Amino acid sequence: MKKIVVIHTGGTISMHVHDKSGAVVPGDSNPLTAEIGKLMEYADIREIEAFNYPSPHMTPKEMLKLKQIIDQHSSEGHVEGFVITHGTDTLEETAYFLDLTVKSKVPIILTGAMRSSNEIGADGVYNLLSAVRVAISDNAIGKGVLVVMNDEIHTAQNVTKTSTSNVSTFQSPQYGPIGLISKTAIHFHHSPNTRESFEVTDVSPKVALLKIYAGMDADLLMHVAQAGYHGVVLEGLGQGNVPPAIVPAIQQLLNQDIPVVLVSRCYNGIAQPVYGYEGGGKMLEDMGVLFAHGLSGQKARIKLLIALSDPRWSLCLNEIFEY
Ligand SMILES: NC(=O)C[C@H](N)C(=O)O
Repeated sequence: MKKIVVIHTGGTISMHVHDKSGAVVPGDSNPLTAEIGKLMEYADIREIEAFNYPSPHMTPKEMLKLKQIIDQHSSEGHVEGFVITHGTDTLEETAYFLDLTVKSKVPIILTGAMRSSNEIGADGVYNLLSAVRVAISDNAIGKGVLVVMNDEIHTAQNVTKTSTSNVSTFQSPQYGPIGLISKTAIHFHHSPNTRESFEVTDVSPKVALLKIYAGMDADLLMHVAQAGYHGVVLEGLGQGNVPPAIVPAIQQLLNQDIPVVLVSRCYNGIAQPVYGYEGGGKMLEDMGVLFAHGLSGQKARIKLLIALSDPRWSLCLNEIFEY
């Protein structure tokens, strides 16, 4: 039987309590722990309660702590896979952080729930079971960090939360899941073709993420330039364009050696330097703006934060974002 470590971090999957107003809140005990016995027929499971946070409370510090827990267990003993239970709101950021920083090839699977355990149709234990089944699958080895929810397997790089409440919230726009879970088997139909790896010990760089909109002026970005940020990610328009009014503020950031990374606010397609008009992608590229091909804003932010944490990476941002 394979040895799997299940690391709990909190989120709706670990919630079962409504307060007096009916709002869902974290409780003192984790309802998943009472159910873990049901999973023992699939794997030899060891549980770790790392945190009990709703995922909007997660920060890169907790993400780094999770990486360290995984590294420690990988080096100490015979662990053949990890399952991380996590709130869904920021699950994709933690998944991508771990994908970029954990070297081990063993399956690392994140899962969550959209309904707390006291609700009819609660999806937590089912998703946890699915995640354990994927973690023990030999075919999951070497595929990077995966997200398992609602009978689908997604890569950390492409997955995103698409619905506020639907149990099929996790999707990989444009790419789709890389595998499916049926009653009897785990079916992979694609493999990620590349994997990047960064060593990280410091998550202190301040990286801002701003969405660009029609009629935006330079004020916000000028404030960012003065507020001690080390990097900025912009979710640009369409192919990767911005209103002309913010171009001087972008120039100001670049003059201060604050890297500016551009993604598109479209959730399909890849930002590219196509247009040569004022604020167009070509002009931005010529100014020194980097294009994060195909990443969402929140993923590009995680990558820039990691890249800025060490001169080995921060001195070659061009290559890192051309990847
Ligand atoms: N479904 C969930 O887990 C949402 C919750 N707000 C969280 O991310 O912690």
